[in-house]
Amino acid sequence: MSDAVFPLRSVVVSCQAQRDSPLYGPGPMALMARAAAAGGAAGIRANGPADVAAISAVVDLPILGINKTGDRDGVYITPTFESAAAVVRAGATAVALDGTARPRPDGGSLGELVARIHDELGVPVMADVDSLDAGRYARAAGADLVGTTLSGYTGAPGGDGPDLALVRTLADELDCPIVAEGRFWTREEVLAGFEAGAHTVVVGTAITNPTAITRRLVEAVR
Ligand SMILES: CC(=O)N[C@H](C=O)[C@@H](O)[C@H](O)[C@H](O)COP(=O)(O)O
Repeated sequence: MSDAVFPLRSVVVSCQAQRDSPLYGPGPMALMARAAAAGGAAGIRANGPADVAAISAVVDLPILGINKTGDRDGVYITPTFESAAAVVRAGATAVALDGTARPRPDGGSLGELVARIHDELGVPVMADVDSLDAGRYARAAGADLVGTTLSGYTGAPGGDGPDLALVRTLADELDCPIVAEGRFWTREEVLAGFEAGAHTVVVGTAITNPTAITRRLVEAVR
């Protein structure tokens, strides 16, 4: 199953809110997704069956579903087959999951999980990785797309901006579409992501998290 999911040089908007956000919940996330669609987003990344269902009811775009569960120190992005099935049943047209070699909560292998998603759910899989080694591992495990989502979140914190070096090395080495994701804030960074070889750039916080946007500006003038 080799499916790019999104057009070449497309921008996908991640519509996610944490429990402590006033925007937490399917209603606000569906509005965010509609706003992103109106602005030309090529797709939506969304978390959990409730948000995915609400978004798929109002937006006619591919939805990259994730299902964050469990301990943030370990594998938490769509860690199991059941978590993937729940977002596909809710309307996700592709699934993103932790594609690193870290131990999975159910003890299963990434290859088995990707194969089951392909065979039983019939959707493409994006592997969220943190390094070139993890990208190689995830591609060998059958991932259709590989993204830089976890760079800076599994060990030493990432800097302020995106990991363009990882985008470049993944694009040079892997024979699948590369998704540049994580800490993209500006037009220049998005363009640099495509110049580094990204097929798609996913932008979340800079578009859909007004608290973080406000904090960034307020802290800049302190
Ligand atoms: C590390 C992790 O759990 N990342 C999550 C993955 O879905 C989201 O919290 C991010 O918002 C998303 O990747 C988009 O990135 P940014 O919000 O930086 O544009």
